[in-house]
Amino acid sequence: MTHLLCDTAAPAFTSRSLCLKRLKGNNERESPGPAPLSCCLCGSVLRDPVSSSCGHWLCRHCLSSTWDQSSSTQSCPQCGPGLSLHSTLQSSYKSVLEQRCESVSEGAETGARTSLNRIYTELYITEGLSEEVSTQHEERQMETLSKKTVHDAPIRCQDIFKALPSEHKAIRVVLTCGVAGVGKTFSVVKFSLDWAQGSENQELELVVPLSFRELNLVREQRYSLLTLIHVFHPSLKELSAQTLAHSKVLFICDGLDESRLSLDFSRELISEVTQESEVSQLLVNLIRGSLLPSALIWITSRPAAANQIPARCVHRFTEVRGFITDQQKEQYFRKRFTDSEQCDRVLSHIRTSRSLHNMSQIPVFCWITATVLDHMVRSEQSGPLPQTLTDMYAHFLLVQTQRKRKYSQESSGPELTQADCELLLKLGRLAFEQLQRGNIMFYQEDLQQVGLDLSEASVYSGLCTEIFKRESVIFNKSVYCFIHLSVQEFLAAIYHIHTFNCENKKNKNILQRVKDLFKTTLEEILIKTLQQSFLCPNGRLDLFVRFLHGLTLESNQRLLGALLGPSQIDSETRQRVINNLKKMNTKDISPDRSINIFHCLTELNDHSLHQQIQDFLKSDRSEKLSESQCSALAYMLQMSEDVLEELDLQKYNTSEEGRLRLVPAVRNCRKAEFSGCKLSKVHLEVVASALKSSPSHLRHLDLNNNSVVNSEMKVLCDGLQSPNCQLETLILWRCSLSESSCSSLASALKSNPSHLRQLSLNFNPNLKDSGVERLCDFLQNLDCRLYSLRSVHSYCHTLDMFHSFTSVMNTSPSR
Ligand SMILES: Nc1ncnc2c1ncn2[C@@H]1O[C@H](COP(=O)(O)OP(=O)(O)OP(=O)(O)O)[C@@H](O)[C@H]1O
Repeated sequence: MTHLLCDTAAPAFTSRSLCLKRLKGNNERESPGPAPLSCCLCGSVLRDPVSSSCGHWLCRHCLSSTWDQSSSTQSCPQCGPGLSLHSTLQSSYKSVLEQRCESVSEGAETGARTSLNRIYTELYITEGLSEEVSTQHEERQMETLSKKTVHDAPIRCQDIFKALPSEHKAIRVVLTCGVAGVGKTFSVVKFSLDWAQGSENQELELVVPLSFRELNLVREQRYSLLTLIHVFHPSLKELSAQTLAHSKVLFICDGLDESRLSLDFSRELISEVTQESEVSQLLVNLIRGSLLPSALIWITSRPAAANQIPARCVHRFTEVRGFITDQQKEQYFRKRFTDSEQCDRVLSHIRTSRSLHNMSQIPVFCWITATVLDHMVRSEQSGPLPQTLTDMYAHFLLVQTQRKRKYSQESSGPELTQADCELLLKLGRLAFEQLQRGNIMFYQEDLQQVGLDLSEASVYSGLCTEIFKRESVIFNKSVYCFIHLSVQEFLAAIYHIHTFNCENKKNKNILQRVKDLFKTTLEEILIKTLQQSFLCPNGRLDLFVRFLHGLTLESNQRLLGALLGPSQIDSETRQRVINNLKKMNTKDISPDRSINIFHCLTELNDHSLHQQIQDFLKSDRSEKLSESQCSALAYMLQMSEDVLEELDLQKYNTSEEGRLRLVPAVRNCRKAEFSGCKLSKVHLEVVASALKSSPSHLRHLDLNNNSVVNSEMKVLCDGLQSPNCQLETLILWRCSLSESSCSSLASALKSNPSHLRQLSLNFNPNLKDSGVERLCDFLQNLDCRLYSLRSVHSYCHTLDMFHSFTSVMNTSPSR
């Protein structure tokens, strides 16, 4: 406990907490924003303005005239001497917070709560954001992240505001990203619990968790920051404005991705904790530091929503990567299984299945796996343990159904009853329809639309549960979601297959819709849906499509037969589906999407491609590869622990299309030779993502003889200007570069000047003087390390340009 927590009134400002700041000058932290026009003391136009940590603006003269020069500590003249957080208030608040955080529901299960400290497993949190988390579907991110060699030093969640030894900056706002179910909420709860129990971060006087899910419900209301805290934390109702203004407070805003608030950073300035405004404005002002400039702010978000916070307001970006190391995964399962032999069996099973091992980086998936495998090993079920994702999720559904029966004390065997099926299909319809619209959060109205009554949903606790449960009267509107996007995708796939299988029996309207959308055989539905998924740029339907394929497997049809309806697929058709997948045309489709074909085959238990590629990699690699083999190879190279020295597409004996399917392997190689491969914008997007990823391995990129005109160049530049980019050699011979693409190139290089050593621009006759001029700008940059710039002099049209170029080349110290 710090000295500020004594019972006696302490001065409002100590020299530590005094935040006396001129409007200009102090660049250590965010400015509290422009000052209001008048001084809060004399009421006249502000002269030589200064602000206090409580947010008041005064003329410097007014401030100094009110201060007692003999005192070493000073208070804000407007607030008067404040009170530090009273120890009784703090300790009662801590015990309320401790109670709230010490036990957690896993997944989103209601009822069964577990001690957080018992199950909490250290997560891998790193500084910075990798490219994957910002652009790809979460399921693919898991795979990419899972193979990353662990270079970046992890940060404990408790140290999220502590600068690293090499950093000399104050960290006021932290933005932590991570895919769904990776442990963001668990991290903030653990942080709060450790603080409340007095074991970590005791220099903070107050930790105030505010989830966006809750804030959504009051987004129409006007509050002051102080009343907002009172509303969400009634045990702090004694907290006064002065105390709040003078305490060291941390606000934790969890789940920005769920926010329905519009965070507008260009609007009004609020500087006082008692000033009323919209909730979104209170947050904006807290984040930009106008309101309570000394408060710390921790925001968590899924990647896609993180850009709502301007980067200039964030002092540290971090990423929760889940359980990256085998040790973390093992630790998680050891905590879950008390019987060490059972645990060994489970761990060795996960290691042997590629899909399960990749997915087990995500804690929520570990929970699903542990739930299923625990149930299976305990009940000594005969038969193999689930191998594929579809298999695992099918068992998960059955386990949860049995649990539901236990809660509702229904008695019946392990099979699905008609009532179970009806409920699950309603959930499936909700999942399917909302997935098509890209929604992951649902309200009562959405549930009613599919005929789901609320008691059903809450009884079905493991699958779809009332996730918003607070006793306060203002929180009477509930929000629902599936415990993980993958569960929504799985139920959506079940519903889709069911609709097809049962088309002759019921629901003619849906049948009609399905018929309109797709042709009538399941085989064709699978092709159509796969093609539809190719068009989603972030792979939103990838996992859904994988599950669709997996559900056609006989073993899964058997498990979920009651739900899926009479199977319309026999082994002959299944073989045709496999063949269709192998010869699927993916022209103009991102090669990342094509890789999903390979995953669909895995879900169908067809490992032939995998085997063929294993053999190919062991051979002299001269064998001709089909296009689907190329996708499989790209995937395997990308996931390999070893970074490939060289990826030369021309060295592979395959078609033009096959070569393009290999492009994703660029994410895991040092030297990429893409000469004359007809790369299009979608392929350059993959190359750019390789340059942006963390860590980025690519050092040499040869794009000779590909058309890199304006829009393609923009995509490439996006990668070149990433702080993660480490490219040393860039070859752009015969790339049809225009003056404007050269400008984009020069400004991208200028914004990130220190990595490139060699740039070859031969045979781009359209560059002309203005292109050269832009390059000169880059060359003059002090951090530019380029020592070889091929052929640029030949593009100078005027003698003047030639002279300026040669003089820049001669004077630059690096050449
Ligand atoms: N550190 C951890 N130790 C043990 N289990 C964990 C940990 N982190 C997460 N889990 C498991 O994963 C589940 C999901 O975690 P959490 O809710 O924190 O994810 P999230 O990143 O906030 O997801 P979302 O973006 O969907 O809100 C938890 O309910 C728990 O079962």
